[in-house]
This record gives sequence, C-alpha cells and structure tokens, in this order.
Amino acid sequence: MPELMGAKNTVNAVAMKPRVGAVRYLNTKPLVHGLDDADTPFSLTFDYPSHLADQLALGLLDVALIPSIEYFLGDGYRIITDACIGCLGPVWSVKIFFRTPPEQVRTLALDEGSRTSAALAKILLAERLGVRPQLQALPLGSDMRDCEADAILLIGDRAIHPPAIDAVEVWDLGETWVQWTGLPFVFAMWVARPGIQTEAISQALMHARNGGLDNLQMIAEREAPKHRLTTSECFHYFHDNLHFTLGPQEKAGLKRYYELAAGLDLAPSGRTPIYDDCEIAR
Ligand SMILES: C=C(O[C@@H]1C=C(C(=O)O)C=C[C@H]1O)C(=O)O
Repeated sequence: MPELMGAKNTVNAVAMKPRVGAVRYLNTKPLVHGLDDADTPFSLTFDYPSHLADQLALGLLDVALIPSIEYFLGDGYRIITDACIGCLGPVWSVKIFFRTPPEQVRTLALDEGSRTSAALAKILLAERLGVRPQLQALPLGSDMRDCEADAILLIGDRAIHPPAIDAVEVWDLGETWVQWTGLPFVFAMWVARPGIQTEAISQALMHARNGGLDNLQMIAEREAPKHRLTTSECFHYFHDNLHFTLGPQEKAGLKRYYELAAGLDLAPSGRTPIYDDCEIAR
C-alpha cells in the first residue's frame, strides 16, 4: 500500500507540473534542447504558433512560445526569458509568394499557423505600397497550389520546401523587415499568463536555449533528414537565419513592429512590454 500511495503521489506531481507549449517547427529545436528529461520543471507540448496563442489565452497552457503580436493582444501577459525566435536578416522560413507584382495584389492568403507574420505581411504591403488586399485563410495542411490568391504567406516548415508556383516575386519577410527598418525582427517569445510562478520555468528555458546554441551542429545532424535538408543547410538556418536572443536591439524591433501594428488597428494601442524574471528585465 505505501508503495501504491507513493506511485499515486508521483502521478499527481507530474500532473501538476506547469503546462508549457512550444512551436512544433524546426526553428524551435535549439530552444527546447534537453527539455525532454525528468528534471524539466514543466510538461512540454508542441503545436502551431496560432494554436499555442489560443491555448494560452484559454488557460489551457501556462507558458507558451507565442507569436509576438499575440503578446500585445493578451491581458497581463509577461515575457519570461530572453530566449526568442527572431532574425537579423533573411529568415528563410517566412515568405510571401506573389503571383502578381506586389503593388497589384488584390487577394492575400495567410498561413493559418501564423499570427505575427500575417500581421507583418499586412503592415509591409500597407506601409510600403499602400496595398490593402482582401484576406483569406490558407488552412494548415493545404497545398498552396490549390489556392488562387494573388499572394500567399507561408511560415515554418512548409515555407522551407514550398511547392513550385508561378511566382513573379518572393519576399523573405525577415529580410524585407530588416532592410526597411534597420532593426531585428522578433517572431515569437516565451510568454506566461497572469498568476503563474515562472522562475524555474524561465531558468530552464534560458538554459535550454544556451545548450541549444552550444549544440547547433548536433541538432542539425539529428533534424536535417526529417526535413529533407543537408546538415549544413539546417545548421545555416539555425546559425545564420534564425536568432534566439531578445536583447536591446530586438526589443527596439519589437516596439517598432507593435507601433506599426497598432497604427493599422492590428493591436490595441498603449501597450508596453513587461519583461519579467530574466536578465532582459534589467
Ligand atoms: C521564423 C518563423 O517564426 C514563426 C512565425 C510565427 C508567426 O508568424 O506567427 C510564430 C512563430 C514562429 O514559428 C517561422 O515560423 O518560420
């Protein structure tokens, strides 16, 4: 009997772990390095960025790697570590494919996994070209060849090997943003909903990112075959396209993005990011 009770307590302890959600794409592998062992102070699940945002908002997750725009749509959210998904130039996995010249776009299909890049696409078209297309959803798992929109936004793994379409122009949104603003872009951050104790979680997430950065070659070797990439392509993606640290310049990029989003009514105005429990707060 005592043994059984011990087992029950263990089950309860596991069940009570905070629930953390991470992006299921290749881009997140360096951020979750080593988080699959028993010492991890939370349970970890993987999903599309838009789903993670919805689950955090509904209280189905306690902490999640959510699209940056969603941070500004939430109430009492806190950014709990300086680990993030960002870029300092071309990001490779966030692209708009144009079937018409960008200034002639009338319809834009948005990847349903996305929230941040969806808003970024609207911002770039409106602010740079004065174009405000009619929007439609590109469902997860659908083939973009079946979509007839003038322009199509793809993110994540499916943007890495897109099917061939007759595109007259392709924008890498990381590159377009950085060229336009001179600032880094932040796609996603680890965010906690109100009332969650996050010290141990933020420590573990920071530690995982640091370990991931120290082991990019090993992670690339493991992940590349699953994504039809060579190890060197995968390493290059992690090392040169993606950027995993939210520092002062990245914060400035996030602020600029938020102001542009608020200016187009894509986010409420008057929000200031709360950086919590981590070195970026200082
Ligand atoms: C760089 C990327 O960043 C992502 C883009 C997101 C978005 O557009 O909402 C959210 C999380 C990240 O996965 C990518 O998906 O390739």
